[in-house]
Amino acid sequence: MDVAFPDYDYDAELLSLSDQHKTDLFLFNSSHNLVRARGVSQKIETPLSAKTFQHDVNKVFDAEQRKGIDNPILVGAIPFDLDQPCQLLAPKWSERVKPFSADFPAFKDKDFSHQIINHAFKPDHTGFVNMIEAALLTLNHDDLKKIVLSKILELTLDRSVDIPRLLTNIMGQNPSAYHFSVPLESGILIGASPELLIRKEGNTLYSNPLAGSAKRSKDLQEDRRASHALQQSKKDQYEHRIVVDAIRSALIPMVQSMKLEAQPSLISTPTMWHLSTQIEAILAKDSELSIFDVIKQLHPTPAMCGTPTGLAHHHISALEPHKRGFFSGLVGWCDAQGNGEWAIAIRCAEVASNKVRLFAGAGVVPDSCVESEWRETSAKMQTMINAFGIKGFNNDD
Ligand SMILES: C=C(O[C@@H]1C=C(C(=O)O)C=C[C@H]1O)C(=O)O
Repeated sequence: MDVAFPDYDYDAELLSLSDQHKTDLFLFNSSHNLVRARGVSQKIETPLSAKTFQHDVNKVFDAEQRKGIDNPILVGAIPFDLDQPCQLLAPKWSERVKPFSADFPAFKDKDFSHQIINHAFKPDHTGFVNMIEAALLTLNHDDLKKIVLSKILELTLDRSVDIPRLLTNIMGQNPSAYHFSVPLESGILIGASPELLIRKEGNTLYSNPLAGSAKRSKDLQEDRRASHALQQSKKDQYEHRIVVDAIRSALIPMVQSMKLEAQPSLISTPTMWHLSTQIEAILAKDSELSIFDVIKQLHPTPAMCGTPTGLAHHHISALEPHKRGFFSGLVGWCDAQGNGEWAIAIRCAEVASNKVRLFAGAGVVPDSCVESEWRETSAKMQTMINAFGIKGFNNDD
């Protein structure tokens, strides 16, 4: 699909994004695929860890094919905790087309703004400090090498959020992200993730883990200094290496070949610098593995959970006062032919009318500093604060 963008700031209508107000519209846009879907033909709520999961998926695909759909798709979200129910569905209507790749700045909606009526961090600053200090103690006395801990920012806004306008802003402000808007039972999960867990095209797998972060600065020199310091930081390189090693070890038994950069590169979002590694692998010949089999081996990576996974998961449940739900889980789609794309649900919000929840986590290793983790998680929330057009909110407080 080729979309020509006239020179005006906001026209969701043009892109049918305005349909987003029909709260059942699903959208996932990457530089490879734009998938939109609407309506529920069949649902899958089985947890990914359940033995029957793949059987349930096959049953849904078979039923869709019997209705005459050649290559049906599933869209939705997979939670952080694989033992929790998924929210996946075979839609009544869907399309998969070339992504929106034109001049994203044309999407920017400068008049879109919100005021905060109430805000609360969960945990608050004191609770966060205690949580990270407890994690640091555990890191020194346990086999735990890395743990990712998060906070939630709950906002009450001055009015109900117009989802299509929010989505156009998300796309305009974060042109190279994975954009998503996923209707869930608790609200709409919407955001601009920089991180790809897995894209599967036939037998080829792509992954792009990130770990190691620095806040960007409006001052050019300071911004360069921050990126340089990130690249030189032993602590961040260590955090990153843990993630890449875990993904490589998980992929090795499944693939016949793998390409991965020897050193992480730097990538930037409008608000953050990250260390990034591109990974490409070919599944073993005659592999019968589905994309969900691969996800089960990878998710949650040490970028979202920590390492070793089980131990980190256990400590997250004990230390975090909130349930993550779909935050730091996955959003995406897959088809019956085995293709699909799943991004990690970060830099996102859950929106229900004027109630908004933002999420951000950070990797903690023995060299971590408590206040830096607070600032890093606040900086990560800035992606969505900007998308809502919220001005003058110092979320470091
Ligand atoms: C958990 C988040 O980000 C993850 C953690 C990172 C880190 O600890 O450096 C970097 C990118 C993401 O993998 C988030 O944005 O909420």
